[in-house]
Amino acid sequence: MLRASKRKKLKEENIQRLTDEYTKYFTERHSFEFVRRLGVGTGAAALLFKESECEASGTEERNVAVKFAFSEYEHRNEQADDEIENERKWLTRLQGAEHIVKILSHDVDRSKVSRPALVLEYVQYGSIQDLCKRLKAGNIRVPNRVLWTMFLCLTRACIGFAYPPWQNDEQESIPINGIKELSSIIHNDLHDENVLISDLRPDSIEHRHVPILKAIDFGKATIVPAGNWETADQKNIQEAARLITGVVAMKYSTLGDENMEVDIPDKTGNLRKIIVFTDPALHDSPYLLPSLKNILLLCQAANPNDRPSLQYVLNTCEKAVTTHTAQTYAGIANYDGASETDDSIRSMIQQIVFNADSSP
Ligand SMILES: Nc1ncnc2c1ncn2[C@@H]1O[C@H](COP(=O)(O)OP(=O)(O)OP(=O)(O)O)[C@@H](O)[C@H]1O
Repeated sequence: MLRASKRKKLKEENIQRLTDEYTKYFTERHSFEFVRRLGVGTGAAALLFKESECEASGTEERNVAVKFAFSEYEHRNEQADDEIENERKWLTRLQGAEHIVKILSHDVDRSKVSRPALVLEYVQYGSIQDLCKRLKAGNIRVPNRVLWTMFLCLTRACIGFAYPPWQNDEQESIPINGIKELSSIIHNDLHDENVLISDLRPDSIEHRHVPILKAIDFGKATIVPAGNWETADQKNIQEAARLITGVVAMKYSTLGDENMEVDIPDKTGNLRKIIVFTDPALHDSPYLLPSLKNILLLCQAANPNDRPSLQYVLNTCEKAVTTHTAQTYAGIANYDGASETDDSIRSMIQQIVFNADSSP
C-alpha cells in the first residue's frame, strides 16, 4: 500500500505527463496554446487552451477546455476511459441545448495519445461549489430572484436531457403535442462541481442579471429503463433542487439530508403531508418566499411520484423570473427586500461571480 504523500506525488506526475502529451498534440495539430489546468475530478482532468484560427478577416481566438481521462488508481483507468467515451456519446446527442456544455468538433486521433479526450466549450466562471465557498466566506445570502433564475436554468437543463435533439444554443422548453420523444436520459452525477457558471445574456430576461448555468460531466449519464421506480425526469429534477438547496444552505458537498414530514400545498392549493429528503437548512430558511421553498422541497420528495412534473416546475420558475420584483419580497419578516432589486442583484453577481478568482 502506497503512503498518501507518495500517491499524491505519483498522481501529480501522471497528470503532468498527460498535460504535456496533450499540449504537444493540440499545439502541433490544432494551433492551441496551453493556458492552465482547470480542474481534476475523480476520473478526468481538464485543461484550458487558447485556440487561434486564421480567418479571412484576421485571427480569431477562443478559449477551449480539453478533458482527458485520468484516475488516481490504475485499476480504474479503463472505467475512466469508458466514462469519457460515454460522455462523448451523450454530449453529441444533447448538442445544441443552451444549458448543456457544448462538445466542439475536434476529433482526437487515439493512435497519437495515450488516453481519450474531449474538446469542450470553456465555461469560465467556476462551479456552483466555488460559488458556495465564496458565499460562505462572505456570509452572503443569495436573493430569492437569483435562486429562481438558477433553478430555472437547471430545470431547462433537465428538459435538455429529456428532449434532444436541440439546435444552435436553443433554449430548452417542453415540446408541444408530443412532437419529440422523451429520452429518459439521467445525468446521474449532477453535483455542485458539475454545474458551471457562464456569461450573462443582456437580451434575455432570464440572463440579464444572472449568468447562465451549464451542466457538464456526462460520464455517468445513462438511460432509465421503462418501469423503473423513479423516472429520469423525477431523478434529474431532484438533483437540480438539491443543488439549489446547497446554495441556500451555503454548503458545498456537505449537505446533511434527512427525512422530514412537511405540509406543502399541491397544485390545487390543498395542503398535503409529504416526506422530503433534504437538508433541514432549506426547510428552516427564514428568508425564502414560501412558493420557492415549497417547490424546492417538493422536488426532493422521498416518493418520486410526489415530485412535480418538469412542465409544472418550468411554468412556476418562468412565472417567478418574469414577473417578480423586489416588491414581491417586501413582506418577508426580518428580511431586507432591497437585496432583491435589479441593482443589488447586479452588484452581488459582480462581486461573487465576475470579480471572483475562479482559477484553482
Ligand atoms: N468545459 C469546462 N469548462 C471549464 N472547466 C471545466 C470544464 N470541464 C471540466 N472543467 C473543470 O474540470 C473539473 C473536472 O472535470 P469533470 O467534473 O468533468 O471531471 P470528472 O473526473 O468526470 O468529475 P467527477 O469527479 O465529478 O466524476 C471540473 O470540476 C471543472 O472544474
